[in-house]
Amino acid sequence: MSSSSTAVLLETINFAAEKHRNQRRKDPDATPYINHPIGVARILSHEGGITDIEVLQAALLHDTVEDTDTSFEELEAVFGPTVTRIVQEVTDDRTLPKEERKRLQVEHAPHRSHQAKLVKLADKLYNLRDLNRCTPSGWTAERVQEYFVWASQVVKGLRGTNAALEEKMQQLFLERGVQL
Ligand SMILES: Nc1nc2c(ncn2[C@@H]2O[C@H](COP(=O)(O)OP(=O)(O)O)[C@@H](OP(=O)(O)OP(=O)(O)O)[C@H]2O)c(=O)[nH]1
Ligand SMILES: [Mn+2]
Repeated sequence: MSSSSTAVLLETINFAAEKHRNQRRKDPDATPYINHPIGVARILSHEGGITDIEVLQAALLHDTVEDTDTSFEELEAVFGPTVTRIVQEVTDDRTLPKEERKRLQVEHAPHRSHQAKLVKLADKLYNLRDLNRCTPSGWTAERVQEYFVWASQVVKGLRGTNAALEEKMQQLFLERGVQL
């Protein structure tokens, strides 16, 4: 890695950490939320072999607009159009009802860019592993299983994006008895 890409990644991690500073995961330990975007970027780099820095940046930033006060204009000014476009592609419209948002993820997944599909895939892989690690506060076993089934429908639309990540995902679905 060149020293400039190191600096760019540190800048991006710092931006995401500041934006998510007051947010916690839903696990009983209330883990800092930033563990999730860092983990998603790490899956792409370490397990998916991804070196495209804009994909890694988008992974670090992928929940900033959906879950914090960050705007796309702000991302564009700091990180430029490509990173912003990838984040936009993986951002749910929070004004829509939850069922509609979930349905749209399944519908849109096959039409996303390759870069956005990579981020989506790693996001789902992280969240499924997190569900195996522990159940979010207030979630029943049925809700966990429903998340696996829904995630499998999204992942179907991401086929052919990254063999290593898809293989790991497939194993998790098999363990849950979910058909991909
Ligand atoms: N497994 C798990 N998920 C947690 C936890 N804490 C927060 N989350 C987040 O919750 C989301 C999944 O929960 P849902 O109830 O399905 O969705 P919602 O937050 O949009 O209402 C994921 O959002 P996302 O990353 O935007 O992905 P997506 O599921 O919306 O695609 C995930 O990152 C946790 O402790 N475990
Ligand atoms: Mn996420």
